[in-house]
Amino acid sequence: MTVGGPTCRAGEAALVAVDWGTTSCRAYAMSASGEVLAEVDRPAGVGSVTGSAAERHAEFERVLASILDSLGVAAGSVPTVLGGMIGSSAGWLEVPTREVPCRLDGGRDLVEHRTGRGHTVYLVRGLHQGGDVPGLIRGEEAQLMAVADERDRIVILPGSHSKWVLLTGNRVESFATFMTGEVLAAVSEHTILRAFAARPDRAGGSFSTAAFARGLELAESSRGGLLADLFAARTLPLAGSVAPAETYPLLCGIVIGHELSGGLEIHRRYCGRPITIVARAEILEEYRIAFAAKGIAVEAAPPEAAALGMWRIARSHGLVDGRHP
Ligand SMILES: O=C(O)C(=O)C[C@@H](O)[C@H](O)CO
Repeated sequence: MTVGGPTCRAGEAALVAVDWGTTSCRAYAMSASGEVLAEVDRPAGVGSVTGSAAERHAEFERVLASILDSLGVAAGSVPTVLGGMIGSSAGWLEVPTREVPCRLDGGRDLVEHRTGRGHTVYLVRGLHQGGDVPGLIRGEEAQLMAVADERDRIVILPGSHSKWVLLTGNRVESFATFMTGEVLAAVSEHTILRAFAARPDRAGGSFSTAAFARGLELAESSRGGLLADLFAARTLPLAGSVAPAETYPLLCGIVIGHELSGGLEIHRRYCGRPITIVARAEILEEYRIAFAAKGIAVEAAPPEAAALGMWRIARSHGLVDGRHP
């Protein structure tokens, strides 16, 4: 796939795929053969939209219209597929989920919805897992569509709610969720730890891998669990043994280290399977370092997995070959 600029040429797009999660909204204009022609990234996750149901629906309509405009696609001119938390009770329309174990074949994965402005959009159905404590996936199922092949493996999808998914070929056997991203954001912005652990500017290259590795070590040798280890992000900078600018990476190491310990424990029977990480470059690098510290090599998923997965789902519904109403 090739990635173009923010806008595509009129008539070029065959599909718009929107990965609309809790914290962000990434939209892709795609060709009939699955190339990304243009993309936009907005901090307009469903978590940032508040108000009554009617107000939120109006806001989702407005954001979608503005995204289509930025992509250079006329509303309603090509099928628009929306995946992620937009299809949850916190989003635009709660669509029913499919139960795991299930195959990732793209069939029966879309729910059609007529917007207030009279356009048809297609919401991707997530997955659920039964049991005493149920599991939910919304958005990651599309990324899984992009990575699944005949190999059995564990797929890790870091994010607000990191998913560890056990795949047998293209069948989802089970999964676990870790609230890594949300916990990291919450403790670094809303607790006493924020004094030192303000999120640094990644683009400025200020992420200390040494401090990250120290956080991983704390998690690895943990005696009191995550709640006890988090307090190190207060005392180590106070004691001067970690610079304030290193506190956020230290915290990342602690939280991701605990995610790895938990995930490897839950999937311990399958730990010989290849592990694939679906993440943007800088997050992928953190997980690579964290796994390397445990002597485990990981593979990277293709970039733009969400777009590719939604394109595959749309194709299996006949939406990219002219059957759009
Ligand atoms: O459907 C819900 O309510 C979820 O919370 C699912 C969520 O964990 C996504 O899979 C990733 O954010």
